[in-house]
This record gives sequence, structure tokens and C-alpha cells, in this order.
Amino acid sequence: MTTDRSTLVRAARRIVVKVGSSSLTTASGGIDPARVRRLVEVLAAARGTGAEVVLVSSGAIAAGLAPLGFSTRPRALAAQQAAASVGQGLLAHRYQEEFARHGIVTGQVLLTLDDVVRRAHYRNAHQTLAKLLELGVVPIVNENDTVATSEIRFGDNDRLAALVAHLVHADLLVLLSDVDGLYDGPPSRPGSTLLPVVRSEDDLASVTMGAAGSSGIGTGGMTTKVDAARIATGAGIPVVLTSAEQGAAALAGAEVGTLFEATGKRRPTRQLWLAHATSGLGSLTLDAGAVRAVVSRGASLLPAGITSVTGSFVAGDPVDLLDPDGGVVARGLVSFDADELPALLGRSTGDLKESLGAAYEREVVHRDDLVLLR
Ligand SMILES: Nc1ncnc2c1ncn2[C@@H]1O[C@H](COP(=O)(O)OP(=O)(O)O)[C@@H](O)[C@H]1O
Ligand SMILES: N[C@@H](CCC(=O)OP(=O)(O)O)C(=O)O
Repeated sequence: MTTDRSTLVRAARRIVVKVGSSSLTTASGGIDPARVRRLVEVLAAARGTGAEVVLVSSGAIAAGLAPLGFSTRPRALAAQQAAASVGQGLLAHRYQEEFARHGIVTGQVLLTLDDVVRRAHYRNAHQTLAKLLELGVVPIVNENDTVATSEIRFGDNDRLAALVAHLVHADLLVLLSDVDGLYDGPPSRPGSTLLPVVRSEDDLASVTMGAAGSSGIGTGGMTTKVDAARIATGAGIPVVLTSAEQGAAALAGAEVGTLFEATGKRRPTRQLWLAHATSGLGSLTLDAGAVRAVVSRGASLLPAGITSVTGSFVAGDPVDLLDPDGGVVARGLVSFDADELPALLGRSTGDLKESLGAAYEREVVHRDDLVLLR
């Protein structure tokens, strides 16, 4: 069945729009005020139709380069954090002034990975964003780059935007980049053609994805955008990917760029994150009975079914659950530190409660914090 783009976009009452660094800044670093102005005009027009808008904006690091005298994006994390610290303020100020011209108030929301993975933080982020929208504010979201270290980073705003779309129960995610859609190969390669619609994973089988564009400003390239589209569509949210120049047309429902049709249904955000955006910091090998319990019966993982532990992690970290042959069957948030587990393996919860106390009766990975990967 062909989706009527115009109907789909016009019906979307809550829209998350993500814009990449390369669409906001000059190649030499620094915000391009004219591009910010055009983007804000497009978003204000969408608001004018009654839609609520959440903007996920990259560009903090790029915006901080010129003021710090950096000619290119630094590789060192500390320098990136410093650039983000300088650039985020400039970016937020630019947006605030531009939206104010349309009588719209903006609110800055800087998220870290924990804000979508940890239950209490997730609730917080959800409530803040819901309240901002209720008050008619346009939330402007970015990763909190200044405090995020490499272990606890989203690393790219495409996936962050997909998780935010899920967090705010958006009807549509629009990814604006410096390329006008998904091509079957890097657009610089002669003969590459645009895919107007992606309906399922099969449509991606013949696509070759290259790295970020030649500007040296963007980070993820097409891979992170397609990953973001997978996360969002798998959670029931359609995605339009196009260029910032075509943003107005895309939000008016024109057939521009690439539409990724929704494939799945809404799932808990932590499960989306576990499945798509993180990797295990360690692994737990399960015996055959525990694999059956977790995979077929949807049970929590108890100490009795674990035969070995590797890696260095603390309670709350993601770990991979392996079958006896080493294949990954699931990923989950573990509720013990790595060094606590060896003493518990193979023992029943009753035995652990009796010898170590009631705190040791708990599951190693609770079923709500677990996602199957096959
Ligand atoms: N198959 C493809 N289709 C479209 N663009 C691609 C493809 N493979 C690689 N790219 C590149 O991805 C770039 C967009 O990624 P990136 O620079 O990270 O953008 P942004 O800053 O918007 O996040 C495009 O400029 C394009 O050159
Ligand atoms: N959070 C970073 C952006 C990271 C990122 O994903 O950048 P991009 O590929 O341009 O969307 C920043 O504001 O500089």
C-alpha cells in the first residue's frame, strides 16, 4: 500500500525535527545565521499549522570551533567538550532570538545517555519535555557533550533524535541533513539514485552507505541516519529524511527526500536503546535452561542459570547474555557489579537469601530491562 505523504505529514500533531551540524554552520566552523533563520522559519510555519515541534539540533561543537581558534573538529574528547561548552551557548542564543521573531519561546534540553536508559531519569526527561510542549515552548535538544565521556555518549544526534521521538510519543521524525535523501550509494558516486520510500529492511539490502559528507563537519554519515530510522520506524514512528533546504517542502507533506514507513509498534525506550544503540560492557553466559527461560518464556535471568561472567561493569550497566556456544541471545541491564557475580553463579535465589540476605534474592537481569536479540 502506498502511503499518502501529504496525509501522513499533515496528520502528525507532534513532530521531532533533527538538524545536523553541516546544515547549520559554515565549513570553517561557526554558526551560519542565515541557515538558522531559514530553519526557524520552517519550524515556525509547522507550528502555525497547529503541530507541536521538538528540535534536536547538532552544531554545538562546530559552533565552538571558530571562537576557540580551532580550524578543524578536534579529535581529543576534552577539546570537543570545550568546543561544545562554548558553542552550545552560542547556538541556544541564536535559536532563542530567531524563534522570538515568531513569538515562540524556546527551552534548552541537554540529555545524556542515562536520561533515556535509567528509569528515574527517563521519567524526568519525559515530564520535562511534556511540560515544555504543554506550555507552547519549542524544546531544543542536544546531547550534553560537555559532560558526556566516550563511555556514556550517544555520540550522534541521529539516534538521539529517534529516542527523543519515542520519548515524546512523536507522530513523525524528520531528519534534515546536507543530502536530500537516502541514495543507493554515496551521492558523490556517479549513477547513485534516490530512494523515495523505504518500506522494510529488504529495501535497504542494496544500499551502500558511506561516511559523513566532505564538509568535515557532520559526524555519523548515512549509517547513523538509517540506524535512527530503524529505531523510530521499529517503534511505530515514520521518518522523513531530506536536506535542510527541502525542510519546508517536507513539513508541508511534499514528496521530497526518503520516507521510511513505520514497521513496528511502540516499545519501552530502554528496550529500544538496548537493542539499537548500545553494546554490552560485559557478558553473562547462560546454561541451556536459562536460555529457554529468557527467550521462550520471557523470564528474568536468575543467578542459577549463569555459568560464567566476563567484563567490567557495575549494577545498571548493559551486558550481553550469551548461549552456551557464545552466541548473543539478549542484552539487558544487570543489577549486580561484575565482581559480586562469581560468588552467586549457579545458586538458587532461596539459598542466596539464606546465606547472604534478602538483597541477594533479586534477579541478575529483570525481564523489563532485557531485550531479545534473536
Ligand atoms: N547512501 C547514501 N545516501 C545519502 N548520503 C550518503 C550516503 N552515503 C554517505 N552519505 C553521506 O552522508 C552525509 C550526511 O551525513 P553527515 O555529514 O553526518 O550529516 P549531518 O551533519 O546532517 O548529520 C551526506 O553528505 C552524504 O555525503
Ligand atoms: N552533539 C554534537 C553533534 C553530534 C552529531 O551527531 O552531529 P551531526 O552528525 O552533525 O548531527 C554537537 O552538538 O556538536
